[in-house]
Amino acid sequence: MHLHEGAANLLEVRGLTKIFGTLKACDSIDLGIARGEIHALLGENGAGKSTLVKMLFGSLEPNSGEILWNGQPVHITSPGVAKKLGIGMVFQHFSLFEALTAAENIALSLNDGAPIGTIAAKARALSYSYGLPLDPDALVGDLSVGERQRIEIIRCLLQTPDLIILDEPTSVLTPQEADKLFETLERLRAEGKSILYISHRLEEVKRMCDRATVLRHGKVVGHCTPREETASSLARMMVGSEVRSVERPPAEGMEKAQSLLEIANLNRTPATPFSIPLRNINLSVRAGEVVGIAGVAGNGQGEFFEAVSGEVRQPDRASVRIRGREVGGLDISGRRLLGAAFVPEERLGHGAAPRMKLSENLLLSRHATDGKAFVSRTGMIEANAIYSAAQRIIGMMDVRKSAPDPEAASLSGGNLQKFIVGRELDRKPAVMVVNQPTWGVDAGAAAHIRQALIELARNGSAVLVISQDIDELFEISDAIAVMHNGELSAKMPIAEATYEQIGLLMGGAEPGHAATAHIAETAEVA
Ligand SMILES: Nc1ncnc2c1ncn2[C@@H]1O[C@H](COP(=O)(O)OP(=O)(O)OP(=O)(O)O)[C@@H](O)[C@H]1O
Repeated sequence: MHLHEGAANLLEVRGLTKIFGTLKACDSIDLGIARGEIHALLGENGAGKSTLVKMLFGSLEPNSGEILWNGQPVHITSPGVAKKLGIGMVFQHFSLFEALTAAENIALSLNDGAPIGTIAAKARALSYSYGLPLDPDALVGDLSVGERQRIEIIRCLLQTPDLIILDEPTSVLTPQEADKLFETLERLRAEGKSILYISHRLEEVKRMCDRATVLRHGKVVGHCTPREETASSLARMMVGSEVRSVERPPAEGMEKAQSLLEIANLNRTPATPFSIPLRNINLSVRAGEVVGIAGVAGNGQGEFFEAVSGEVRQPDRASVRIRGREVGGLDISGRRLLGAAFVPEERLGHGAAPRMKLSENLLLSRHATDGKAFVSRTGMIEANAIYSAAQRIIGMMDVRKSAPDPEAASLSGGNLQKFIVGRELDRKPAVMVVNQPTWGVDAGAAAHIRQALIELARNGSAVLVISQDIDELFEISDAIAVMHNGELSAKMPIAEATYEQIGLLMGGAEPGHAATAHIAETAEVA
């Protein structure tokens, strides 16, 4: 492709439309991306952002409209065609093989027959030159999420794209890692590359992006210069109305409230070479209380969630107690039967079966524990009851979708998360444990989910929230603890916690603090 210097924009999209069933996921979209700009694509969950970028990257075919590249009409029929043109994409979900090295993963996607040593050397040099140092010989399974994302970025940059699409790149990064990424993006911009940036984090959009295009219900509803806006004016443009703020009324009589979830001397040896051992974790969550667990991803939160939920049973039955019952030996259904609910971090495959309808997913997750509601006395499945429960949840959580009862995989990421959280809230569980409740969820929907968790607690449930988002934890928690390298710090009242102190604990500071916490918590449980 010859470069047409005269073309005003590197990429120009005209009237691009994608229809799923009766839903116009992208409705006649016009968009121009200039050379050397960072262009934000903003919109609520389900607004059509991923659909649009999938068409630009050749993984979805538009129904109508056209794409111009350097002023020339192009048909991007596959990701291979996109890459050849000079369009690279860093995905929201990682697609790396854990048992392979960084260089081997890169070689697989480049697929150009170059020897692995050459690829490794190139990747190392490029990664250092962009300030995102990478060890090409490291096994992906041994790497943190942030390091894995570097591989994705370096893999994309090795193909020397002119346009780089990033879909929510910072949702899995620590604040320090995000800063590094911003530096890299600024360098790329200075080199004349264009970046299309999708994020729900409006502060970073304000900081980084030169222009923004806002989508609502598949249509472009506005353009702006993010620097000249506030986070709330951007949110208003996306939603079309004011985003309500979360209110946390004081928890009354908490000292006397019963502990509904107790974790005592919980230990876990690593199940795989890539998992983190849990070391003597103690924690209690009382009726009426929201407890937050902060921590950088990959510090044992996943292993902790598995042990608490019963996805992995514990040899020590007393290490987890739900409403006073020792449940270490029970599986997830056994624990759910006692009135607990669990929302895992990964939505597809773990939180929901992708190819099943929402109502079928509801039946799948609840038949063992709420069988009476959905199965008649003669053992027949009550299709109407399931359907109406699914509709109730869809209504309660404002789930946006393309059909009355669509397949889970067809929902946008944030909308699926709303459905999964709503499915558990609908049971009014006595104990709710949720891992990353608002990951990939837009500002309005995140406020909705956070408020619902606080209300559940204030109505007498014990709520435990594991999150990487410190702002979220400060907004909803009554008490907070920090997980680092498989250990949990003291649980402290939120009023006494500071961002700095939590940040330090997340980085592994003050190990003595954690030890004191264990003694205090064990005494409480006893
Ligand atoms: N393969 C599909 N089949 C049917 N409907 C789909 C499919 N993919 C997306 N949709 C629908 O298209 C709409 C737009 O989804 P899209 O994933 O583009 O939203 P998004 O703006 O990226 O949202 P999020 O911020 O939650 O990632 C949603 O209502 C979604 O349910």
